[in-house]
Amino acid sequence: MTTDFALTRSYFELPEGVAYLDGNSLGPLPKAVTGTLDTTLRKEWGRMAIGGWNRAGWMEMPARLGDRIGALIGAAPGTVTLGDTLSIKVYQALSAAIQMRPGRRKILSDSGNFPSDLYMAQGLIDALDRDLELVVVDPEDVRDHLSEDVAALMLTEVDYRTGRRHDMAALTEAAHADGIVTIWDLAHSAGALPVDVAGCKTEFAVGCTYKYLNSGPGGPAFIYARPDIADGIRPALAGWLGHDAPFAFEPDYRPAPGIARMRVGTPPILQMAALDAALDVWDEVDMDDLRARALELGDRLIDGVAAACPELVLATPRDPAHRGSQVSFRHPDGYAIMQALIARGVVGDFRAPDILRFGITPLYIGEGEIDRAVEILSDIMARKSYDRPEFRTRNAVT
Ligand SMILES: Cc1ncc(COP(=O)(O)O)c(C=O)c1O
Ligand SMILES: Nc1c(O)cccc1C(=O)C[C@H](N)C(=O)O
Repeated sequence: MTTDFALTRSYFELPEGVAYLDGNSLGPLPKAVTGTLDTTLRKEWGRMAIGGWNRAGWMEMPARLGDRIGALIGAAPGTVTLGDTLSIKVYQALSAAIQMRPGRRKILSDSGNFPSDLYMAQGLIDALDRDLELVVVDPEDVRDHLSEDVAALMLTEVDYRTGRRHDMAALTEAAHADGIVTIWDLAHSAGALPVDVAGCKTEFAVGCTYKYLNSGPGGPAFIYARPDIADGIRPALAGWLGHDAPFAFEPDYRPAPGIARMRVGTPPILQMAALDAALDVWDEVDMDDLRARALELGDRLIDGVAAACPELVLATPRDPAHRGSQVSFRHPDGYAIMQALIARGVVGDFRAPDILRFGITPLYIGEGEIDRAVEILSDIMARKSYDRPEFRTRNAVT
């Protein structure tokens, strides 16, 4: 299949007059979502009310959509489920992983991981009566810290700030050689680049759907467990919908077979309906085409900024093999520069302390957006027009 990116772009409702380079934080609205939500609201919730759980297939949505996401990350049908937020899914995977290695004392992660993942590990350790320590090392040093002391290696494949990409297959293999259980956070990978969770044999993978998969703010997270270990997992969050027979209302917990035990409570049906519609675009996308196009557009941004704004320092690896689908630059006035850009219709975002981030999402952006970003950025830098009090006032959500 050859992907028609002009066609995929026509499927999105993009903010008027804006170059939207923030799909790595929140994907834009796929046009199909509006109609699907209208159907879910009026025809399902409105007409069926409680009957929707049976008649509209609401209860099966986590498994059905899990299979659709599985197809995008190299996971077999029946190995992915959906629900909750990514932070919760990290907690579940990590707790299951350390239970698999009872004698080991360390959880290994890196300083490029998203803070919530590290906080979840800290919270889990505090909650357990077990001698466990979270060890956070520089991303380049992860491999050197693998040892038989480590129970779990928990990493995010693509660094949310710099866009640096770990070699997921090689690190997983190296970790397994020491008997370490691996957990990969694919928040910045799923829908951004080819992923092969089954091929790399990781025990767990988790991710969110509101970035490159465009499910909308608060869309459900996903979790994958390797099928040969799934039936041995003792869920830390033993919710009723992860029970083998939820409607038997038994007093004691018995986990459902396989990945279904990682469900917790009631699925967010409206968000899942939005995700269902958002996923349709992938039927027409070849992930290798997407990756090639994203790298091409990323190079265009990197080269354009290098030529026009040399004071912005590239934070993303130049080598395509070592980067995800975003391009980041450093500047001490990064926050103000990003606000000035946004004011002129180029939407990226800022991550403390000094990172300007731009998401490269070929489903709906092309050369036009990249060139516009470079042109406006170079004008802002040349005139120092970011140096105004209104651009230095911090928003609550940045
Ligand atoms: C890599 C990564 N992990 C975890 C999270 C937290 O996700 P959530 O807010 O859905 O719990 C995010 C984004 O917020 C993220 O980028
Ligand atoms: N989940 C977010 C939210 O609820 C509000 C604002 C931003 C986000 C994000 O997704 C942040 C994102 N994980 C990041 O890479 O920085």
